[in-house]
Amino acid sequence: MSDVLELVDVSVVRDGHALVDEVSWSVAEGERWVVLGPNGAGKTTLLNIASSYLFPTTGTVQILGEKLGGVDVFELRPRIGMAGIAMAEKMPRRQTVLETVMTAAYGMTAHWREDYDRSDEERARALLDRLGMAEYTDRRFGTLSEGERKRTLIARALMTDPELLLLDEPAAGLDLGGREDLVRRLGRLARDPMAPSMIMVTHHVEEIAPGFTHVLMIRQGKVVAAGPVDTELTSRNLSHCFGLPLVVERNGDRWTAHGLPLQ
Ligand SMILES: Nc1ncnc2c1ncn2[C@@H]1O[C@H](COP(=O)(O)OP(=O)(O)OP(=O)(O)O)[C@@H](O)[C@H]1O
Repeated sequence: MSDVLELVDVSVVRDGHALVDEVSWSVAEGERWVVLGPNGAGKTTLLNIASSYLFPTTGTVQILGEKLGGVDVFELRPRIGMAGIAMAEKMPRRQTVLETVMTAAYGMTAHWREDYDRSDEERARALLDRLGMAEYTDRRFGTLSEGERKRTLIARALMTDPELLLLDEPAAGLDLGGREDLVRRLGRLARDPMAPSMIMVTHHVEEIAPGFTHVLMIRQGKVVAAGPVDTELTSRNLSHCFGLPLVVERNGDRWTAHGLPLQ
């Protein structure tokens, strides 16, 4: 299996402070990774490196077989799909859901003068359908609920048929029903052998969809644990990662975690 992402001794230093501290991590083709860690741990910073938008202070990064620094990032970026809050903020609110997804095919956020192919429209509609958004294609992006917006952005991230899909807290802000709906859809995507390699950042083990294979836990920019979910997602590692005693339990193909009561 070839590496989709390879970080070797990567640090990102700002104002003398390491946001990411000597991280080595590799993601092989077909793997689905969850990145877990408390607020400020460096998760988004890692995703920004994986998406080629952030160049590390030290260390080497290979994305989809290309070395960061030696590759034209504008050729690399269409091969990476990204959905998260940062992307949501860039989307024009008055644009329709269909346009929001289709503009990804041209590496743009807003519809301008490009003529869309019929095949682009068909693909955008099929992806929206897969994410449960078929009824919303003509709605303006700005009028969508949080859950609808998140599902639209995942469809958008898949529009270029990326080899790597990066999801930054896709379930943040969703109610219980919205979260469960999204987890089911992500589970279907994670188990699809044709789907891209995936990396999903989250704060909650409840948001890990069945089909996710690996976990990276980080705390204060450093790797606490990395490897298969089955062996690494333990109470010990999670407690270390979040800095308090936690118990993680597996229930079928889902996970829950809770803190121990105060003495
Ligand atoms: N440009 C910057 N300059 C200085 N500090 C920064 C910069 N960008 C991020 N940070 C800090 O780096 C740390 C890691 O940020 P990051 O957004 O990667 O964390 P995170 O794990 O994604 O957090 P959260 O779960 O809260 O989203 C935070 O303490 C943040 O304040």
